[in-house]
Amino acid sequence: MNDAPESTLSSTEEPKEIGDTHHRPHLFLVLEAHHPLACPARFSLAKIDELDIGRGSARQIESTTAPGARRLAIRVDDRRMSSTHARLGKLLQRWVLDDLGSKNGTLVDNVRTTRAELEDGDLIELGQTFFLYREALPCDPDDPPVLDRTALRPPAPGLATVLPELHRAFERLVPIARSTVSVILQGETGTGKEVMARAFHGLSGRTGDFVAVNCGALPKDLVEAELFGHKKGAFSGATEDRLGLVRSADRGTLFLDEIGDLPPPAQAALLRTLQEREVRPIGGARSVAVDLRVIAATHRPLEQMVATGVFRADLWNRLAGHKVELPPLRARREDLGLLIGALLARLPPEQAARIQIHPRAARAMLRHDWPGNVRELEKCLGTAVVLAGEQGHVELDHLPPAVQRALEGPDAALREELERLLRKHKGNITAVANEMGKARTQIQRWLKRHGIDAERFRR
Ligand SMILES: Nc1ncnc2c1ncn2[C@@H]1O[C@H](COP(=O)(O)OP(=O)(O)OP(=O)(O)O)[C@@H](O)[C@H]1O
Repeated sequence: MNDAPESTLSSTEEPKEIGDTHHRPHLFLVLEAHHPLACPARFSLAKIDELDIGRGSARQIESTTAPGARRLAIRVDDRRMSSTHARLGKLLQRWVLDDLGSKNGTLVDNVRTTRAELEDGDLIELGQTFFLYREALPCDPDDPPVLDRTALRPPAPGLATVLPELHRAFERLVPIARSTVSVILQGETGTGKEVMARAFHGLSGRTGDFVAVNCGALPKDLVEAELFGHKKGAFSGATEDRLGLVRSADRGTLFLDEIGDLPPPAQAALLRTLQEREVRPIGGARSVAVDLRVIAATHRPLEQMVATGVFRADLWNRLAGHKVELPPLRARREDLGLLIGALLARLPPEQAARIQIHPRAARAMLRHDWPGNVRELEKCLGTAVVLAGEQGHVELDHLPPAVQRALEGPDAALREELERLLRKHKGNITAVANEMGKARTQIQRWLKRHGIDAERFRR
């Protein structure tokens, strides 16, 4: 196996203490649905006692420090938010959210609530503004306690994130991009592997072109001719000399997407090219020198393909100088508003500025799992913006049915399950907890959040 350095950019791993990495509670301002171009923000809850959220004339973050009352106040320009809308406070090591008598109410995970003990991953909705609570987010003591628009500096376009660990992983890619180390990008389809490869090329300072090749889409019997070029008359149909994709990327970057689809003869030829730093076109008498930087990508388990002999181990070792794994979108929900903003910013500025997302549509988008990742989000938004027309108001029914269904989500299922078990056990919470394999206090929290009164099942 290859012992190359590896970056795992996923943020979903179980919390654990590694070196000086710590895990801290955080609140993310993910999306202002009425103003989706507004930048997201991140707040560490580690060194504060209370956090107030309310309406202001513009985004404002204020911290005040008094013994026992280190307080953060967040103002958001959201007309559906009350001026003092909600407060987060600590109760016995847990963060509790209180609605402060707001006009439009507070929703936690799609359930209206006046008080909720927060759970990791809770989606909090105040007015048209969406927050996400993370109980133990991996972070570094040097991370700024508040990350707002001014502090969000991606090392390259497409490498922006509000997640501290992912941000550090993106920053670590800069020296790799500037070196000659080969890179392999792994991640589900649509996670942004090509976007990252382009970012690498942009950072590399290489003067040649960025050439992207989808190895799976090359015509089977022409793979080598397409990659390495050919001389006129080398085979029937070769009516002229062809440079080939490898030489087109000379002094630039060759991005080999779906590298796992490369047939064995082409794998052998590519290995030769990488070892010798030269290409021999099909039918050619001489090899030609190339200055090549290869970035390969795959969404298939390439290591497994190497183990089973489907992919050459020696080529894998050449390609996998530095491995990067891009997390799926469902594992970086905190970045959803940032990505929505980035995708909308591709529209003409006047059109982008008009876009507003109805809270129900935003809620569905924030709860959906996005199996097609950023590509699915991009398509979803693209269609929604067209359906929203001139006015630019994206409604729930402008979204694909799969996204709309996210509103039915696990909460409805949990509620049904709780009610079924309460009926079965005649309102006995301990029995429900035992059957679900959860603590009694957890069941009580769920009942409270869903407004279910166990008493009514006891009669
Ligand atoms: N960080 C990002 N910001 C804006 N758009 C992005 C970002 N990441 C991905 N996208 C968009 O999502 C789409 C899919 O990205 P990309 O093609 O890079 O994914 P991929 O992982 O290479 O997919 P596949 O494995 O299917 O080839 C592209 O249209 C791209 O513009």
